[in-house]
Amino acid sequence: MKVLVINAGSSSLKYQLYNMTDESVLAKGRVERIGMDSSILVHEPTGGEEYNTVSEILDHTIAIRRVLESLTDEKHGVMKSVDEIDAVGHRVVQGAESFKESVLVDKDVKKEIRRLFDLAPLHNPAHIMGIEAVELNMPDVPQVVVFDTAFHQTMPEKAYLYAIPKVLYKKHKVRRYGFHGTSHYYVSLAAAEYLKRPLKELKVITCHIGNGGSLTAVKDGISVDTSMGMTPLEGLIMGTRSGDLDPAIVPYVMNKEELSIGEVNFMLNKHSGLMAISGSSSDMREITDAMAEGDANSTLAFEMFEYRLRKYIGSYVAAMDGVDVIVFTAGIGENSAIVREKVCENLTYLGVKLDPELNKIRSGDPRRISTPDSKVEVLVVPTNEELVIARDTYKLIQK
Ligand SMILES: Nc1ncnc2c1ncn2[C@@H]1O[C@H](COP(=O)(O)OP(=O)(O)O)[C@@H](O)[C@H]1O
Ligand SMILES: CC(=O)OP(=O)(O)O
Ligand SMILES: [Mg+2]
Repeated sequence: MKVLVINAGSSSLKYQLYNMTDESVLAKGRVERIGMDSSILVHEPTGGEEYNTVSEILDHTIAIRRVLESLTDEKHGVMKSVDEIDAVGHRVVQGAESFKESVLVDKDVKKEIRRLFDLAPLHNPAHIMGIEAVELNMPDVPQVVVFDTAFHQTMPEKAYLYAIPKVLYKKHKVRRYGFHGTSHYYVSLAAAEYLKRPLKELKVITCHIGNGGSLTAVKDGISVDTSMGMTPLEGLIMGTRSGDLDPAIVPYVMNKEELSIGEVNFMLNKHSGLMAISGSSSDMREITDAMAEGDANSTLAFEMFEYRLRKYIGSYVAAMDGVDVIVFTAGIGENSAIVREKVCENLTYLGVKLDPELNKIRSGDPRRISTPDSKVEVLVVPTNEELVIARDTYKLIQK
């Protein structure tokens, strides 16, 4: 039983092929720069050699075709024919209130994802392109969609409503949805398993910090609050996204700089965050390297990033009246010892004590980085959104 997992972005597409009998990854890869000249496909068969090709990939349909060709390639492939793929699972960022769990794709599901374009203009259109590209290349294969928002559907009204006229919620569904739910779900459960304690008895703060980042307060095993909002722009400072700001800044800047709605959205999503403050990079590796060399702008970007993150941790301690476990995950959370160190350095009032040696260890497994006498367990748990998508897909096609 083989399941192909796809995470389609506007100009990229990441994939993983699973053998569901033992949940092993047979191959993974990504296509970048779709629709631009010299698109790149990186294909990594498990245990084999990474293989890169540069060619013109005009759209997602051709991207999927290239992925299927790589998966069945005589030299680099991992199966004889695409007929061996039993189902395809897609990450979909915005499911709003329409989808509380994963579903099989049909005409109505696609229509609903389309209806939600306005609530995730950067993400949902790309997901539909991915779904339809699979339809064109493999018309008989069942597809499943797994939503970033589903895990957060348990939030209470007081956490998901904004204090604006209620008619905007009734008419336009303006509310907090939250994202990265698949990851927050996976790492909170994995943390409880690692600690050998029931998740239902724990207050957990999960910090998913990658290119995009969000924090979630997980109490009694469910999401009770999360830092991203109606779109993935709210909350933390991210690679190129501003996160929280005074909403009055938006009309003020639009007026002063004569910006359109599209332009101001683009500025806040693509030209803000670490990139804007450092003036040089959105990548935490480059920020910390430049900081080590004394670059003032990168140092400020790092300090602002860490400060916002720490304030959110504090607010979720307040939201849950305590915290038992803090989990770091995703690109920065799993790899940046200095981010974890600086955040925890200022959480001593909670009784957080980090073990500097454990914090430095690099590993692909869940691990504790706090000392035995720390009042809060601090863990690093590598996320695995693709595995959750593969499992949901497998479960739904069995029904
Ligand atoms: N060793 C590292 N040290 C610091 N940051 C890292 C390291 N490795 C990766 N990152 C950060 O992780 C980010 C990507 O995280 P990831 O979770 O893969 O993001 P996304 O899924 O949103 O593309 C990069 O932008 C980079 O800043
Ligand atoms: C929802 C979101 O922000 O996703 P990503 O971190 O993959 O950009
Ligand atoms: Mg991600």
